[in-house]
Amino acid sequence: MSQQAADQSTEQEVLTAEERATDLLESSYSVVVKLADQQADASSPLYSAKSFEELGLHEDLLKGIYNMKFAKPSKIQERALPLLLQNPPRNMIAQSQSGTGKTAAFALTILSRINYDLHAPQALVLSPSRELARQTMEVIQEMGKFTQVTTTQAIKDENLPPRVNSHIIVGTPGTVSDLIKRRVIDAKNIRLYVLDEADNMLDMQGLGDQSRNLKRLLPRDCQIVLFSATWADRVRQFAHEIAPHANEITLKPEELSVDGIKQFYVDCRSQSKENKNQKYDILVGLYSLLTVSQSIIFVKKRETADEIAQKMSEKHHAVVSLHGKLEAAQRDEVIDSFRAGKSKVLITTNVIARGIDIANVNMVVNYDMPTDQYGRPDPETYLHRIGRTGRFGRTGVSVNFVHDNKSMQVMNDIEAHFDRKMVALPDDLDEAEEIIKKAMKST
Ligand SMILES: Nc1ncnc2c1ncn2[C@@H]1O[C@H](COP(=O)(O)OP(=O)(O)OP(=O)(O)O)[C@@H](O)[C@H]1O
Repeated sequence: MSQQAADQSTEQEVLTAEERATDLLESSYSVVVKLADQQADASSPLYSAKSFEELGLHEDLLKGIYNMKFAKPSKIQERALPLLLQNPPRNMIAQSQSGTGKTAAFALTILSRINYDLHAPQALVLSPSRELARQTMEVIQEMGKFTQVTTTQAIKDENLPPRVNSHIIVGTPGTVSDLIKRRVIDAKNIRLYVLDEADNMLDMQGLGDQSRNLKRLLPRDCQIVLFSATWADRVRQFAHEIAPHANEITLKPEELSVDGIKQFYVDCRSQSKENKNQKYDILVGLYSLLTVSQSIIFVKKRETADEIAQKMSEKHHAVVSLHGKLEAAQRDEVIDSFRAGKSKVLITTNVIARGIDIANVNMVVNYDMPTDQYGRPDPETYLHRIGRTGRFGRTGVSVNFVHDNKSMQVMNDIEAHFDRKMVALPDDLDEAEEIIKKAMKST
């Protein structure tokens, strides 16, 4: 796209600020109506035949759920909870689409199983990132608000007492292993071991060793609970090893895509060849869309995240970047300010591709297509990235940037893997913007 169009789009963002703020954002009323319709549709992952009362949850937990404005269970909650709460406890390997309520499924299991009179660690939840561990902790505390539950966050730089007596520990594998080995956490009463984003937690390229070694420190009869939206074949056997004789809830690849996420791509190859900053100029050209509500831009490398954030900030675009090289306190500040809506655009790497739940994110950009460490297409990471939008019945948009034949091939492979069409956006930025705006509003 030409420089002139990029400048023009900057002018546009001034002219349509009011327009953007009103007509594109779904009103809260329309979101609630749409959700009720979806929860009444038996084919929706948000549907359930039962009410929360019929799931046999303690009234203190029902109070917590209703206080969080949860009207009915989602499909994964309705199917997983009865199996997770049966006695004697059985292990679980569960799968459900992104944004369909897996956190509440394991949180309610934990809050139902702990002995509140025993002031000792009884449940351990591991997350692959600091950000997700902090988010999950907040969900558990909110859900257990009307109980006497006590919790401890086991992540880097947390000030912990010499001995932790909380009922529930939520943390990241390295920190938790260290605390158990140093006997700050006594594992002898732990009866629930939950791995969220479990495929990533068990993957040899991921945190596989730590998660599996940690299990050896726990009581043998501990109930193992594994949740994720994706379960690549190579990881499934690790799941069965760590969680023998488990109940299983699985989906086929073609069931994994969330209908509410409209998937597009921009073919940067077809733009004028002399401008080597095509991708960046198109990203800036889309800026007014990125700030309709909030958006997350995924890149491959930390340096790219910092570089784009720097360049866009120089143009007075409110953009923040987050990646693993930042100090813990900086990471917390960036994600908390983004979650509070103080910044509209977050540029990040795969460090928060999974689990992060921010309702106002209505657009995800794959500035770099996700590939594994060998450069091969990474459909699981793709699904988790775009799953940061279109959550629990909301509408979301994802836009892939294709800049050469390799990235086009990666995208085609991922499209075939999920059997879900990705729609080409026109080269003309104004037309592309209209199409995306329409998709953001579609039900
Ligand atoms: N029964 C429910 N009714 C209404 N909202 C719900 C319900 N269950 C969960 N939610 C909300 O839906 C959103 C998504 O839930 P959650 O983050 O648990 O999804 P997830 O399945 O873990 O997604 P991911 O695979 O991306 O981690 C959250 O904001 C949560 O508060």
